[in-house]
Order: sequence, then structure tokens, then C-alpha cells
Amino acid sequence: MPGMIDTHIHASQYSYAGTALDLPLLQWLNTYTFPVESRFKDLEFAQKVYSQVVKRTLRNGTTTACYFATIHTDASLLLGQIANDCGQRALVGKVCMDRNSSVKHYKETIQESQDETYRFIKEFLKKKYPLVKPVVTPRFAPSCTEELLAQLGEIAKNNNLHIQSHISENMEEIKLVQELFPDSESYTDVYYKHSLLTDKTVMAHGCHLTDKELALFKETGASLSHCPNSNFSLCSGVLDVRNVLNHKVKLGLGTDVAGGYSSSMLDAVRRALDASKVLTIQNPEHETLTFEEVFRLATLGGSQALSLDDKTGNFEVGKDFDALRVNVATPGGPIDLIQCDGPKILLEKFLNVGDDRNIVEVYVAGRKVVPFPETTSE
Ligand SMILES: O=c1[nH]c(=O)c2nc[nH]c2[nH]1
Ligand SMILES: [Zn+2]
Repeated sequence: MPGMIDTHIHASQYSYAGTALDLPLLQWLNTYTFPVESRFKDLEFAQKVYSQVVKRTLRNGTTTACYFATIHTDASLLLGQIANDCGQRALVGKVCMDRNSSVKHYKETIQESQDETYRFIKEFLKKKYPLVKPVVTPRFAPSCTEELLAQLGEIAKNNNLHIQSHISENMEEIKLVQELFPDSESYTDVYYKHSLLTDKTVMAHGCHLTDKELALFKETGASLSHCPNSNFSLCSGVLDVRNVLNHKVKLGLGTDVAGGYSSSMLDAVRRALDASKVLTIQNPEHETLTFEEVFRLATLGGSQALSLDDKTGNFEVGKDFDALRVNVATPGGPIDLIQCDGPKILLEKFLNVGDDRNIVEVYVAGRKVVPFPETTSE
């Protein structure tokens, strides 16, 4: 099958994935996230966490990942190097934030953020990695001043770069954005005003976007990353994917480690189906997503959301070979095959019950990256 595409994952939060899920977003960021992310000044710590997350996601069948790192340029460059060395296709973002009142040492001045973003992009592009690219990454509106957002919009435009951020994840966050940006009509308008909504933009969550905001996504070509594990785990909200698709907005799936506790895209597929079923329980008129639709979101939908669908997402002639060789009946694996089923049923079983034991080989751009070559295996 085509490789899976994680459109939103915080590589820097992998060390505490599976823990710390007892607080809502803003309190979760202040209590758990910022203190851990501030440790990535230490390149040894960064090397350890980043090699583990890249290897784990590859083993889980993520052939393309769109990563958040931290505010630290050198550690963010290291993440790019590790993804390249391990053969994963990736977008890597050095996080930008010039506002943070809770963990005072984990923020930049506007000048630092601008200078370091330029340095990050320049040094990254100098490496000429074939599959790994930098992405302009304002953390989210509440942690950036208007001036910084405007500068990042300019940098992305002048260098034709991807952009990633977060939007409309929970209600408290939306209220904070209204207070911080009183001149903007909506959360989406904050990014729109600063040229941060383009056809190379991916915004995580969007649980509470209005139809008017979705229309602006459609108009600009910006996409959404649906991260259902995170949305459930932090009690943020339930995105109505059907409504997003009806608005013809591009959409992929994300694990959002560590707001999401699982680094597996198979988990993202299952949670996306659960989220859709929750909406059907609340409103029986809701048209539940099918497993085929969610499979598409995890592959081709993700590639479209990241504007990488000329390279990956399916097996169309002319694209790179990003693929998983799956053995549904792998010995010692999680699936018992009782009867002889057709390929569609086998795919459904794998998506719902399979795990990395079923993913026998992983290919990115034709190169076998799992099992790991002897030197990088653990
Ligand atoms: O799920 C999230 N994880 C984060 O790290 C983050 N930062 C801002 N908004 C966020 N949402
Ligand atoms: Zn996130």
C-alpha cells in the first residue's frame, strides 16, 4: 500500500508521548510542553529524541512526516539531518514564538526569531536534501506578536516555502486569540491578514472553525491536519471532517504527538473513524466517514494537504515509490486470518487491528528504509 503521511507531529514532544494528558491545551503547554521543549538547546538530548522519533515513525509506516521541532535552530537542523539520513520524506519546522508568559526562558525576541528563521532556512537549503525541506513555523497566534506573524508571512512568500501552525483547537484558545487580536474578524483572519494562508500552508486541528473560515481555507488553498487522538486526549473538540470535505478544503491526518499519545498513523486512522462515529451518535443524520475515505486521508489526502501530491500519496505513474509491504497474516502478529478474504477486507483488517509487526518493509522514493540497515538498527 502507499506509505502513510503524518501531516502534524511534534518530534520534540516524543519523549513524553503517552503521558501528561490530564490538562486542557493552554495549561498542558505551560505545564508539560514548554519545559520539555526548552531542553532541546542540548544537542545530545535532541540527537537522542529525534533519532528515536524518526525511526519509530518509519517503523510505523510513516513515509512522510511534517515535523515541529523547537525554537532552537541547531537542534532543528539536526532533525532535518536525521530524517535525511534515515531516508524519511519530511518537512521540518524551527518553531517561532516571541510571546510566552509562563516559561520565561522558552521564547525568542522578535529579532532572534527572524534572524534564526533566516539562518535555519539558509543552512537547511544549503544541504540540498532530496526529500527533506524546511517549513516556516509560527507556533500559533497566541505565542506570536503581529509583527512576527507579518515577518514570517513575508519570509515564506519570498522563498516560496511551506507554512505550518495550529488553529481553533479549543474554545479557551479561541477566546485568547480574540483578546490578543481584537482587530481580526476570526482566528483564520489573523493568519490570512499576515499572508500565512497559502496553498502550501497546513494548519493543525481547526475543530471549531466556522463555515465562513472554511471558505477562506478553500479560497487560499490552505489545508487542515485532523489530529483526532490529540483532540480527544486534550478534550479539545471533535472536527467535523465531512463538513470540511464538503467545503472542498484539503485535509490530511496527523498524530500530533504528544497531545496525541500514539506516533502511529494506524492509530490516527482509527481515531478519525471514532471521531466521525461520535458525530453520528450525536446526530444520526451525520454521514459517517468510511474506512476507505479515512485510508485516503492517511495517504493521498495527506500528500495534498502538504502540497506534495506531485511526488507521493499513491502509486500514480510519475510519482516516487513511497510504499509499505504489509503482511496481514505475519507470524506472531496481531491478526488471525480465519477465512480467505479479498484485498479490501484485508486492508480494513490491517487498518483496524494491524500494527508495525505487519509492516514488513518500508520504501521511500524507491529506497528500502525498513528494516533499518545494520548501522542504524536498534
Ligand atoms: O496540540 C498542540 N500542541 C502544541 O504543541 C501546540 N502549541 C500550540 N498549540 C498547540 N497544540
Ligand atoms: Zn500540534
